[in-house]
Amino acid sequence: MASDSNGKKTKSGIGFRYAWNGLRWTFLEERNFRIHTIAAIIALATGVIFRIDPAEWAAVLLSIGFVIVTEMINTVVELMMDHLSPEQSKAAGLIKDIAAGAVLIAAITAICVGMVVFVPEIISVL
Ligand SMILES: Nc1ncnc2c1ncn2[C@@H]1O[C@H](COP(=O)(O)OP(=O)(O)OP(=O)(O)O)[C@@H](O)[C@H]1O
Repeated sequence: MASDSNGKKTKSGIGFRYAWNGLRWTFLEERNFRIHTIAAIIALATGVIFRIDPAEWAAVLLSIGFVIVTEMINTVVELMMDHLSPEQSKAAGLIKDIAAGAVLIAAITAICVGMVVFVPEIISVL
């Protein structure tokens, strides 16, 4: 936490900088995060092109957030386990596998939402 001129701890405005730093690091270092970000941009662009309705936007935006957040939590789990348990261990491996499983569930959910929202739109223009 930063300090003000009196040496007191200050919080205002700082949290966003730390959060941005975390997002930036994850984007630059994690290939899967970049892939999910590109998929999110494609989904957003497709939503604009097909003028999906507000309920569909809500589903698409929640799916994007769900995938991005689980991917970031998975990254945190990997970093934490590498820091706390750098040696091979059954527990560390299982913890990472479970975190990876959470990302998989989120990604499958997002794919299902994408199919429900976009496939009828695509079929309608064929
Ligand atoms: N310390 C460990 N002990 C035992 N198994 C581990 C350990 N670290 C990683 N593993 C196994 O290797 C898998 C991949 O872990 P790793 O930390 O390399 O993730 P990653 O390949 O970088 O994942 P991502 O592609 O999502 O970034 C884990 O899911 C786990 O099965």
